[in-house]
Amino acid sequence: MLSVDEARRRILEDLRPLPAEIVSILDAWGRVAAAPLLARLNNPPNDISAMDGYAVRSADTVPGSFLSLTGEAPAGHPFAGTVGPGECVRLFTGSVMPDGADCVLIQENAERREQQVEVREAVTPARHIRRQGQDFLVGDVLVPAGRRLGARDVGVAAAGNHAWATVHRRPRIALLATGDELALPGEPIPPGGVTNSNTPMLAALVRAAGGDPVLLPLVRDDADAIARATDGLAGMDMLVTIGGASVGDYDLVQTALATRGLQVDFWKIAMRPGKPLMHGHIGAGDTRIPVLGLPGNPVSALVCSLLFLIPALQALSGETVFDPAGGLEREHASLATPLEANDQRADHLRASLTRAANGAFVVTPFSRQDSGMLRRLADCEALILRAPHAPAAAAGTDVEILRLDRLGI
Ligand SMILES: Nc1nc2c(c(=O)[nH]1)N[C@H]1C(S)=C(S)[C@@H](COP(=O)(O)OP(=O)(O)OC[C@H]3O[C@@H](n4cnc5c(N)ncnc54)[C@H](O)[C@@H]3O)O[C@H]1N2
Ligand code: MOO
Repeated sequence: MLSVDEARRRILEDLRPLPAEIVSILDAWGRVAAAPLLARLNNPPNDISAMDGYAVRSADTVPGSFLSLTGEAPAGHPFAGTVGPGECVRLFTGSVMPDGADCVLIQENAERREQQVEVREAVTPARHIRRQGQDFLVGDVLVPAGRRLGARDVGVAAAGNHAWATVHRRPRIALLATGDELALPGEPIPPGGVTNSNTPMLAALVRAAGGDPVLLPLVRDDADAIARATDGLAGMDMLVTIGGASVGDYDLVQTALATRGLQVDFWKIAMRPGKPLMHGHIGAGDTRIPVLGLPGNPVSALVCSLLFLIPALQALSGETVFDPAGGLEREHASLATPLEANDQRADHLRASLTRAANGAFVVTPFSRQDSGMLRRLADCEALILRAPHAPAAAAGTDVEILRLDRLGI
C-alpha cells in the first residue's frame, strides 16, 4: 500500500493553479495573489511627523529660547510656507513636515504663549520624522505572487494604493455523499439511518481552506444514480466522493464512476484512519478533473481531507508557500500515556494537548480511536503521528503531533 507522503505527491502532481481574476481589495482576504502587488506610491508619501508638537529647526532648539509660531499644519493640510530661523509651525501626528523644519519638538517639551513657543528641550535633527518611503518605495513588492492574503497583506496592499487585486480563482469542489442510510441533518431519521454529517463538515473545511464547495444531491447506494450525479461536473475543479469507498457489496463509487471513464490512480493507502482513500480522474480533455474518493467514516473523511484535500486546494489556489502537510503545524510533545507498537499503517491518533510547567507540550491519546466518533474528533486538539511499524512507546516518549487547535477547521 502507498505511503501518506507518496499518496499526497501523486494527488498534487497534476494540479495547476487556477486562472486569475480581479477582485476588490475588500474581497481579497483569503485569496491567493496571482501577480505580485507592487507599491504604487511611496509610504509614507511625504516626510511626516510621528508626534504632536511643533515643526522646528534643530539649531533653534536651545532650552529657554522662544520661537514664533507662524502657522498650523493639521494632518491632510500641508503648510504652504517655510519654517525660517527662530520660527515654528504647529503640527500633529501624520502632518506633512513643512519646508525648512528638520525635526519635531513634541508638545510636552514646549510651552505655548499665544504666538510664542518656549523650547524646553533640545531636539536633534530628524527627530520624530517619518521619512518619505521609509516603509516602502514605488515598485516594491508588497505581496508576492503565491501568497494567501491575510489581513496584514490587505492592509499593506491598500497602503500601496491598490483598490483591486489579481488573485487565483477559488477552487470549486463538488461534494458527493453516497449511502442509503443518509438523511439530511434536521430531518426525521428513518430506521437504520444516520445524519449526513460529512457533507456539512467538508463544505466547511473547503470554505476554510479558500475553496467553494458545491453540494451535489445525496445519492443512494445505486451505481446508476451515483454515475448520473457526476454528469453535471462542468466547471468543477475536483470531485470529492464520500463513502462507498471500501470493499462492501454496496461500496459502489468506483463501479459507478467507471461508467464515466474513471481512471484510478491509486486506491487504499497505508494510513489509519483513511485506508480506502481513492484518487483518480474522470472526464476527458478540458473536462478531465481529479477525483478524491474519501471513506465514509467521518473521522477518516476529515483526516484524509486535512492531509490531502487541503494541500490540493492550496495547489489549485496557486499558493506556492505551503507546507505539504497542508499548513498543519507539526510539533513535538511528550506522551502522557503509553502506546502499543503500530502496524503497517501510519496512524493519526486523536489526542488532547496540555502544557507542562516548562511550557512543553504533553499529549494524551484518547482511549478510543474509532473512526466513527465525531465528538472525540471535534474535541481533539492534536493528532499524534505514528509512523508505520513504530515501536511501543512509554509515557514520556517524544512524539510528533499535528496541531489542530489553531487551524480554524
Ligand atoms: N471488510 C472490510 N471492511 C471495511 C474495510 C476493509 O478494509 N475491509 N475498511 C474499513 C475502513 S478502514 C473504512 S474507513 C470504511 C470505509 O467505508 P466506506 O468508505 O465504504 O464508507 P461507508 O461504508 O459508506 O460508510 C462507513 C460509515 O460511515 C458512515 N457514513 C458514510 N457516509 C456518511 C456521511 N456522509 N455522513 C455521516 N456518516 C457517513 C456510514 O453510515 C458508515 O457507518 O470501511 C471499513 N470497512
Ligand atoms: O481507515 Mo478506516 O478510515 O479505519 O476508519
